[in-house]
Amino acid sequence: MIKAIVTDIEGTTSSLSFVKDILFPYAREHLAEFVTRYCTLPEVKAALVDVEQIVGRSLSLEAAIEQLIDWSDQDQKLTPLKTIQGLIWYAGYHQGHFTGHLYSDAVAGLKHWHEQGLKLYVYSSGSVNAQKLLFSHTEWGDLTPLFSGFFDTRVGAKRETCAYQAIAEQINLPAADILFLSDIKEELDAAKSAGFATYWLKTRR
Ligand SMILES: CSCCC(=O)C(=O)COP(=O)(O)O
Ligand SMILES: [Mg+2]
Repeated sequence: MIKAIVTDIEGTTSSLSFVKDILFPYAREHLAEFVTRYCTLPEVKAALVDVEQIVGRSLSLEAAIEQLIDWSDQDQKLTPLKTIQGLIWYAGYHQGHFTGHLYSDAVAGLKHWHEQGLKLYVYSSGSVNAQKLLFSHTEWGDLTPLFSGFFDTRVGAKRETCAYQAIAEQINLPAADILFLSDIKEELDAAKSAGFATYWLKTRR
């Protein structure tokens, strides 16, 4: 019996266009200035070390910024990029430049399942901070209390079975008791290989 639901964000609870046409361009526009200004902040510093680890060599600040912008243009789901995007979106949400988009039927579904006693979790390539920002700045108010936990790429990539095994372990439920919702077939296949029940959401813009 399903006891927990893990949901993707982009294309599942929220529109592709909100992420691709609002969030990503906002982060890209502010990336160089943000990283230059905050490069000594521990979280930014650690992300820059991760960039160097991924490319396998040390980089000047300018080269690291260029690399991050390049990854952003390619929509690479890499943890340091996702961390920095999340930090930049903080200002966007708090200054009222945008609110987190959610489909109204997704909100209704999440509230209904929560009332039924199902545990709800998010698993997105967006950083945990970014996920919390999105769900706490919605036209329905702060929806983060609906969720029992949040997972990002630090648990593994979304197309890899081991990520779902790690999530099941952390949720502390057998994989068969967990339903994963996504718009991406490869993510659902990876979750299914880990023993999850899956449901494919039709993509809506
Ligand atoms: C947390 S909102 C931004 C989502 C994001 O950065 C992204 O790459 C979308 O990934 P998802 O796994 O939600 O499809
Ligand atoms: Mg998705």
